Amino acid sequence: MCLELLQVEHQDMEAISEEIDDHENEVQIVSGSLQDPSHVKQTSEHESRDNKEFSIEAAYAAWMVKHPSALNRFDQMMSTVMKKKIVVFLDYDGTLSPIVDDPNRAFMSDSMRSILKEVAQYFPTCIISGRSREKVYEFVRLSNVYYVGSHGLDIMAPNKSLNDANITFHEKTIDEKGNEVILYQPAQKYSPKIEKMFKELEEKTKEIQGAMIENNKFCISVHFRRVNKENWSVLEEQVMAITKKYSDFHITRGRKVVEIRPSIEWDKGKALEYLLDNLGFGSNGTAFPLYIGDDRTDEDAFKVLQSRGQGYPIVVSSIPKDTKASYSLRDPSDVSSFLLRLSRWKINSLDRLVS
Ligand SMILES: O=P(O)(O)OC[C@H]1O[C@H](O[C@H]2O[C@H](CO)[C@@H](O)[C@H](O)[C@H]2O)[C@H](O)[C@@H](O)[C@@H]1O
Repeated sequence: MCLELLQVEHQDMEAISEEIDDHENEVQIVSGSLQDPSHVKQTSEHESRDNKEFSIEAAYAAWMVKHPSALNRFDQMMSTVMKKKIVVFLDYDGTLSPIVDDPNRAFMSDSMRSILKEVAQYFPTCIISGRSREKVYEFVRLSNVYYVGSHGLDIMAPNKSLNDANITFHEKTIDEKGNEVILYQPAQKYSPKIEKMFKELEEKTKEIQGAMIENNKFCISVHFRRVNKENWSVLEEQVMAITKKYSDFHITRGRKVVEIRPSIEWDKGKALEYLLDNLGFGSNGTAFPLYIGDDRTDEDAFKVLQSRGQGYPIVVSSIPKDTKASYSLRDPSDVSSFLLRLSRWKINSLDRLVS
Protein backbone atom coordinates (compact mmCIF):
# COMPACT_ATOMS: atom_id res chain seq x y z
CA MET A 1 0.00 0.00 0.00
CA CYS A 2 1.41 3.43 -0.84
CA LEU A 3 2.31 5.92 1.88
CA GLU A 4 -0.58 8.22 1.05
CA LEU A 5 -3.12 5.44 1.64
CA LEU A 6 -1.49 4.43 4.89
CA GLN A 7 -1.68 7.96 6.23
CA VAL A 8 -5.44 8.01 5.81
CA GLU A 9 -5.76 5.12 8.24
CA HIS A 10 -4.56 7.34 11.05
CA GLN A 11 -7.07 10.09 10.49
CA ASP A 12 -9.04 11.39 13.41
CA MET A 13 -12.52 10.19 12.50
CA GLU A 14 -14.23 12.74 14.67
CA ALA A 15 -12.52 15.59 12.83
CA ILE A 16 -13.46 14.01 9.51
CA SER A 17 -17.12 13.70 10.48
CA GLU A 18 -17.12 17.33 11.52
CA GLU A 19 -15.60 18.35 8.23
CA ILE A 20 -18.25 16.39 6.33
CA ASP A 21 -20.84 18.17 8.44
CA ASP A 22 -19.32 21.55 7.57
CA HIS A 23 -19.80 20.88 3.89
CA GLU A 24 -23.33 19.57 4.23
CA ASN A 25 -24.70 22.14 1.79
CA GLU A 26 -22.19 21.33 -0.89
CA VAL A 27 -23.68 18.76 -3.22
CA GLN A 28 -20.44 17.92 -4.87
CA ILE A 29 -18.08 17.33 -2.03
CA VAL A 30 -17.66 13.64 -1.78
CA SER A 31 -16.80 11.29 -4.53
CA GLY A 32 -17.12 7.55 -4.91
CA SER A 33 -19.09 5.82 -2.17
CA LEU A 34 -19.74 9.09 -0.36
CA GLN A 35 -21.49 11.07 -3.05
CA ASP A 36 -24.17 12.56 -0.84
CA PRO A 37 -23.10 13.45 2.69
CA SER A 38 -26.64 13.17 4.06
CA HIS A 39 -26.70 9.65 2.65
CA VAL A 40 -23.44 8.99 4.46
CA LYS A 41 -25.08 9.91 7.72
CA GLN A 42 -28.26 7.90 7.16
CA THR A 43 -26.50 4.73 6.20
CA SER A 44 -23.78 5.15 8.78
CA GLU A 45 -26.41 4.92 11.52
CA HIS A 46 -26.98 1.36 10.42
CA GLU A 47 -23.39 0.57 9.69
CA SER A 48 -20.73 -0.34 12.15
CA ARG A 49 -18.17 2.36 12.93
CA ASP A 50 -15.57 0.21 11.18
CA ASN A 51 -17.53 0.15 7.95
CA LYS A 52 -18.05 3.88 8.03
CA GLU A 53 -14.37 4.52 8.62
CA PHE A 54 -13.50 2.15 5.83
CA SER A 55 -15.77 3.85 3.27
CA ILE A 56 -14.51 7.34 4.17
CA GLU A 57 -10.92 6.19 4.00
CA ALA A 58 -11.48 4.42 0.70
CA ALA A 59 -13.09 7.49 -0.87
CA TYR A 60 -10.34 9.72 0.48
CA ALA A 61 -7.64 7.41 -0.81
CA ALA A 62 -9.25 7.41 -4.27
CA TRP A 63 -9.42 11.21 -4.20
CA MET A 64 -5.75 11.45 -3.15
CA VAL A 65 -4.74 9.84 -6.41
CA LYS A 66 -5.90 13.04 -8.15
CA HIS A 67 -4.84 15.40 -5.37
CA PRO A 68 -1.68 13.86 -3.90
CA SER A 69 -0.26 14.96 -0.60
CA ALA A 70 2.01 17.99 -0.98
CA LEU A 71 4.11 16.52 1.81
CA ASN A 72 4.68 13.23 0.06
CA ARG A 73 5.35 14.95 -3.24
CA PHE A 74 7.45 17.74 -1.78
CA ASP A 75 10.76 16.88 -3.48
CA GLN A 76 9.10 16.35 -6.83
CA MET A 77 7.21 19.64 -6.53
CA MET A 78 10.31 21.62 -5.64
CA SER A 79 12.40 20.07 -8.38
CA THR A 80 10.37 22.00 -10.98
CA VAL A 81 10.60 25.37 -9.22
CA MET A 82 14.19 25.93 -10.37
CA LYS A 83 15.19 29.58 -10.28
CA LYS A 84 11.69 30.98 -9.88
CA LYS A 85 10.71 33.12 -6.94
CA ILE A 86 8.37 31.31 -4.57
CA VAL A 87 5.59 33.46 -3.11
CA VAL A 88 3.51 31.88 -0.35
CA PHE A 89 -0.23 32.60 -0.06
CA LEU A 90 -2.21 31.19 2.84
CA ASP A 91 -5.78 31.18 4.00
CA TYR A 92 -6.27 31.59 7.77
CA ASP A 93 -9.21 29.62 9.25
CA GLY A 94 -8.93 25.89 8.68
CA THR A 95 -5.44 26.36 7.19
CA LEU A 96 -3.26 28.11 9.76
CA SER A 97 -5.67 27.54 12.64
CA PRO A 98 -7.99 24.61 13.26
CA ILE A 99 -11.74 25.16 12.94
CA VAL A 100 -13.21 25.86 16.39
CA ASP A 101 -16.71 26.66 17.67
CA ASP A 102 -16.00 30.25 18.63
CA PRO A 103 -14.67 32.37 15.73
CA ASN A 104 -13.09 34.74 18.25
CA ARG A 105 -10.95 31.94 19.62
CA ALA A 106 -9.49 30.61 16.37
CA PHE A 107 -5.95 31.03 17.66
CA MET A 108 -2.89 29.99 15.78
CA SER A 109 -0.48 27.78 17.71
CA ASP A 110 2.88 29.20 18.79
CA SER A 111 4.66 26.56 16.75
CA MET A 112 2.68 27.51 13.62
CA ARG A 113 3.57 31.16 14.28
CA SER A 114 7.28 30.47 14.53
CA ILE A 115 7.27 28.30 11.39
CA LEU A 116 5.34 30.99 9.52
CA LYS A 117 7.78 33.63 10.71
CA GLU A 118 10.65 31.56 9.34
CA VAL A 119 8.89 30.97 6.01
CA ALA A 120 8.26 34.72 5.69
CA GLN A 121 11.97 35.37 6.19
CA TYR A 122 12.73 33.44 3.02
CA PHE A 123 9.68 34.02 0.82
CA PRO A 124 7.19 36.86 0.39
CA THR A 125 4.25 35.53 2.43
CA CYS A 126 0.70 36.73 2.36
CA ILE A 127 -2.43 35.66 4.27
CA ILE A 128 -5.69 36.08 2.35
CA SER A 129 -8.66 35.65 4.67
CA GLY A 130 -12.42 36.18 4.77
CA ARG A 131 -11.96 37.96 8.07
CA SER A 132 -11.16 41.62 8.49
CA ARG A 133 -7.50 42.32 7.85
CA GLU A 134 -7.10 43.72 11.37
CA LYS A 135 -8.56 40.59 12.98
CA VAL A 136 -6.19 38.28 11.11
CA TYR A 137 -3.26 40.45 12.15
CA GLU A 138 -4.46 40.21 15.77
CA PHE A 139 -4.29 36.41 15.53
CA VAL A 140 -1.03 36.16 13.60
CA ARG A 141 0.98 39.11 14.95
CA LEU A 142 3.84 38.80 12.48
CA SER A 143 5.18 41.95 10.90
CA ASN A 144 6.98 40.19 8.04
CA VAL A 145 3.71 38.84 6.59
CA TYR A 146 1.31 40.72 4.27
CA TYR A 147 -2.38 40.68 5.12
CA VAL A 148 -5.43 40.71 2.88
CA GLY A 149 -8.87 40.69 4.50
CA SER A 150 -12.57 40.47 3.55
CA HIS A 151 -12.04 37.71 0.97
CA GLY A 152 -9.61 39.86 -1.00
CA LEU A 153 -11.50 43.16 -0.68
CA ASP A 154 -8.96 44.73 1.68
CA ILE A 155 -5.38 44.54 0.48
CA MET A 156 -2.45 46.05 2.32
CA ALA A 157 0.87 45.33 0.70
CA PRO A 158 4.35 46.75 0.32
CA ASN A 159 4.73 49.69 -1.99
CA LYS A 160 7.01 48.01 -4.53
CA SER A 161 7.08 48.25 -8.31
CA LEU A 162 3.48 49.26 -8.38
CA ASN A 163 2.05 49.04 -11.84
CA ASP A 164 -1.00 51.19 -11.33
CA ALA A 165 -2.11 51.94 -14.86
CA ASN A 166 -5.60 50.45 -14.47
CA ILE A 167 -6.03 50.53 -10.74
CA THR A 168 -8.40 53.14 -9.45
CA PHE A 169 -8.93 52.26 -5.82
CA HIS A 170 -5.53 52.31 -4.21
CA GLU A 171 -3.96 54.74 -1.86
CA LYS A 172 -0.60 54.98 -0.22
CA THR A 173 -0.48 54.93 3.53
CA ILE A 174 1.91 54.23 6.40
CA ASP A 175 1.76 50.97 8.36
CA GLU A 176 2.38 50.45 12.10
CA LYS A 177 6.11 50.16 11.46
CA GLY A 178 6.28 53.41 9.53
CA ASN A 179 6.69 51.75 6.12
CA GLU A 180 4.92 53.12 3.12
CA VAL A 181 2.34 50.58 1.99
CA ILE A 182 -0.47 50.57 -0.49
CA LEU A 183 -4.04 49.96 0.38
CA TYR A 184 -6.42 48.60 -2.20
CA GLN A 185 -10.07 48.42 -1.17
CA PRO A 186 -12.32 47.97 -4.19
CA ALA A 187 -15.50 47.85 -2.06
CA GLN A 188 -14.85 51.00 -0.06
CA LYS A 189 -18.08 52.69 -1.13
CA TYR A 190 -20.14 49.85 0.40
CA SER A 191 -18.93 50.53 3.96
CA PRO A 192 -21.96 52.58 5.14
CA LYS A 193 -24.38 49.94 3.90
CA ILE A 194 -22.35 47.16 5.52
CA GLU A 195 -22.42 48.96 8.87
CA LYS A 196 -26.19 49.42 8.58
CA MET A 197 -26.76 45.81 7.58
CA PHE A 198 -24.54 44.57 10.41
CA LYS A 199 -26.63 46.44 13.00
CA GLU A 200 -29.87 45.15 11.49
CA LEU A 201 -28.57 41.59 11.50
CA GLU A 202 -27.43 41.83 15.12
CA GLU A 203 -30.79 43.19 16.19
CA LYS A 204 -32.86 40.66 14.21
CA THR A 205 -30.90 37.60 15.24
CA LYS A 206 -30.34 38.40 18.91
CA GLU A 207 -33.10 36.00 19.98
CA ILE A 208 -31.50 33.05 18.19
CA GLN A 209 -29.27 31.36 20.69
CA GLY A 210 -25.74 30.77 19.40
CA ALA A 211 -26.06 32.98 16.31
CA MET A 212 -23.08 35.22 15.83
CA ILE A 213 -22.65 38.09 13.42
CA GLU A 214 -19.07 38.97 12.55
CA ASN A 215 -18.24 42.29 10.94
CA ASN A 216 -15.43 41.59 8.50
CA LYS A 217 -15.26 45.20 7.29
CA PHE A 218 -16.18 44.66 3.63
CA CYS A 219 -18.33 41.59 4.23
CA ILE A 220 -20.38 40.11 7.04
CA SER A 221 -20.32 36.55 8.37
CA VAL A 222 -23.39 35.04 10.00
CA HIS A 223 -22.24 32.02 11.99
CA PHE A 224 -24.56 29.14 12.78
CA ARG A 225 -22.07 26.59 14.17
CA ARG A 226 -23.40 27.13 17.69
CA VAL A 227 -27.07 27.38 16.72
CA ASN A 228 -29.37 24.39 17.26
CA LYS A 229 -30.07 22.68 13.96
CA GLU A 230 -33.82 23.29 14.29
CA ASN A 231 -33.16 27.05 14.27
CA TRP A 232 -30.94 27.10 11.18
CA SER A 233 -33.81 27.80 8.81
CA VAL A 234 -35.13 30.65 11.00
CA LEU A 235 -31.70 32.24 10.99
CA GLU A 236 -31.33 31.73 7.26
CA GLU A 237 -34.73 33.35 6.59
CA GLN A 238 -33.77 36.40 8.62
CA VAL A 239 -30.47 36.75 6.80
CA MET A 240 -32.23 36.39 3.43
CA ALA A 241 -34.90 38.95 4.34
CA ILE A 242 -32.31 41.56 5.30
CA THR A 243 -29.99 40.88 2.37
CA LYS A 244 -32.90 41.15 -0.06
CA LYS A 245 -33.26 44.82 0.85
CA TYR A 246 -29.76 45.47 -0.44
CA SER A 247 -29.80 44.66 -4.13
CA ASP A 248 -26.06 45.24 -4.55
CA PHE A 249 -25.13 42.47 -2.11
CA HIS A 250 -25.23 38.70 -2.36
CA ILE A 251 -24.82 35.66 -0.18
CA THR A 252 -22.11 32.99 -0.26
CA ARG A 253 -21.62 30.01 2.04
CA GLY A 254 -18.66 28.65 3.93
CA ARG A 255 -18.13 26.27 6.81
CA LYS A 256 -21.26 26.70 8.95
CA VAL A 257 -21.33 30.33 7.94
CA VAL A 258 -23.39 32.46 5.56
CA GLU A 259 -21.54 35.46 4.20
CA ILE A 260 -22.94 38.68 2.79
CA ARG A 261 -20.70 40.31 0.25
CA PRO A 262 -20.94 43.32 -2.09
CA SER A 263 -21.76 42.21 -5.62
CA ILE A 264 -18.60 43.31 -7.34
CA GLU A 265 -16.32 41.20 -9.45
CA TRP A 266 -13.68 40.68 -6.84
CA ASP A 267 -12.67 37.63 -4.83
CA LYS A 268 -9.58 35.88 -3.47
CA GLY A 269 -8.59 34.95 -7.02
CA LYS A 270 -8.65 38.56 -8.18
CA ALA A 271 -6.70 39.60 -5.09
CA LEU A 272 -4.11 36.96 -5.87
CA GLU A 273 -3.75 38.24 -9.44
CA TYR A 274 -3.51 41.80 -8.19
CA LEU A 275 -0.70 40.87 -5.81
CA LEU A 276 1.18 38.81 -8.36
CA ASP A 277 0.94 41.44 -11.08
CA ASN A 278 1.30 44.70 -9.23
CA LEU A 279 3.38 44.35 -6.15
CA GLY A 280 6.83 43.43 -7.24
CA PHE A 281 6.41 39.75 -6.41
CA GLY A 282 7.64 39.14 -9.92
CA SER A 283 5.25 39.29 -12.83
CA ASN A 284 6.28 37.91 -16.23
CA GLY A 285 6.08 34.39 -14.90
CA THR A 286 9.08 34.69 -12.56
CA ALA A 287 6.94 34.32 -9.43
CA PHE A 288 6.03 30.83 -8.36
CA PRO A 289 2.94 31.08 -6.15
CA LEU A 290 2.03 28.40 -3.63
CA TYR A 291 -1.55 28.91 -2.47
CA ILE A 292 -2.79 26.86 0.49
CA GLY A 293 -6.44 27.04 1.57
CA ASP A 294 -9.39 24.99 2.78
CA ASP A 295 -12.40 27.18 2.06
CA ARG A 296 -14.74 27.31 -0.90
CA THR A 297 -13.58 30.92 -1.43
CA ASP A 298 -10.01 29.65 -1.94
CA GLU A 299 -11.21 27.84 -5.04
CA ASP A 300 -11.28 31.23 -6.83
CA ALA A 301 -7.55 31.51 -6.20
CA PHE A 302 -6.93 27.90 -7.26
CA LYS A 303 -8.74 28.63 -10.55
CA VAL A 304 -6.49 31.64 -11.18
CA LEU A 305 -3.34 29.56 -10.69
CA GLN A 306 -4.72 26.85 -12.97
CA SER A 307 -5.62 29.31 -15.71
CA ARG A 308 -2.26 31.09 -15.49
CA GLY A 309 -0.49 27.72 -15.42
CA GLN A 310 1.56 29.13 -12.59
CA GLY A 311 2.47 27.71 -9.20
CA TYR A 312 0.79 25.08 -7.04
CA PRO A 313 -2.77 25.24 -5.68
CA ILE A 314 -2.94 23.14 -2.49
CA VAL A 315 -6.24 22.32 -0.78
CA VAL A 316 -6.48 21.57 2.94
CA SER A 317 -9.04 18.82 3.42
CA SER A 318 -9.44 15.56 5.28
CA ILE A 319 -12.41 14.58 3.14
CA PRO A 320 -12.65 14.14 -0.62
CA LYS A 321 -14.16 17.23 -2.21
CA ASP A 322 -14.50 18.87 -5.56
CA THR A 323 -11.53 21.19 -6.01
CA LYS A 324 -9.34 22.87 -8.58
CA ALA A 325 -6.29 22.24 -6.40
CA SER A 326 -3.56 19.95 -7.67
CA TYR A 327 -2.22 18.90 -4.28
CA SER A 328 -3.63 18.42 -0.82
CA LEU A 329 -2.78 18.62 2.86
CA ARG A 330 -5.07 17.07 5.46
CA ASP A 331 -5.24 19.73 8.16
CA PRO A 332 -3.38 22.66 9.75
CA SER A 333 -0.90 20.25 11.27
CA ASP A 334 0.01 19.03 7.78
CA VAL A 335 0.23 22.69 6.71
CA SER A 336 2.77 23.41 9.44
CA SER A 337 4.84 20.36 8.42
CA PHE A 338 4.76 21.54 4.80
CA LEU A 339 5.80 25.09 5.71
CA LEU A 340 8.60 23.83 7.91
CA ARG A 341 9.84 21.65 5.10
CA LEU A 342 9.69 24.60 2.73
CA SER A 343 11.87 26.80 4.91
CA ARG A 344 14.32 23.94 5.55
CA TRP A 345 14.50 23.33 1.80
CA LYS A 346 15.37 27.00 1.29
CA ILE A 347 18.03 26.93 4.02
CA ASN A 348 19.59 23.84 2.43
CA SER A 349 19.61 25.40 -1.01
CA LEU A 350 21.26 28.56 0.38
CA ASP A 351 23.87 26.35 2.12
CA ARG A 352 24.56 24.59 -1.17
CA LEU A 353 25.13 27.97 -2.85
CA VAL A 354 27.67 28.98 -0.22
CA SER A 355 29.66 25.71 -0.21
O1 LIG B 1 -10.83 32.83 4.51
P1 LIG B 1 -10.69 32.27 5.89
O2 LIG B 1 -9.50 32.80 6.63
O3 LIG B 1 -10.74 30.76 5.88
O4 LIG B 1 -11.99 32.75 6.66
C1 LIG B 1 -13.26 32.17 6.37
C2 LIG B 1 -14.17 32.39 7.55
O5 LIG B 1 -13.48 31.82 8.67
C3 LIG B 1 -14.01 32.01 9.96
O6 LIG B 1 -15.10 31.13 10.13
C4 LIG B 1 -14.75 29.76 10.11
O7 LIG B 1 -13.84 29.48 11.20
C5 LIG B 1 -14.38 29.67 12.52
C6 LIG B 1 -13.27 29.45 13.53
O8 LIG B 1 -12.67 28.20 13.38
C7 LIG B 1 -15.56 28.71 12.71
O9 LIG B 1 -16.14 28.87 14.00
C8 LIG B 1 -16.61 29.00 11.62
O10 LIG B 1 -17.68 28.07 11.72
C9 LIG B 1 -15.99 28.90 10.23
O11 LIG B 1 -16.91 29.28 9.22
C10 LIG B 1 -14.38 33.45 10.20
O12 LIG B 1 -15.00 33.57 11.45
C11 LIG B 1 -15.20 34.04 9.07
O13 LIG B 1 -15.42 35.41 9.30
C12 LIG B 1 -14.41 33.86 7.78
O14 LIG B 1 -15.10 34.43 6.68
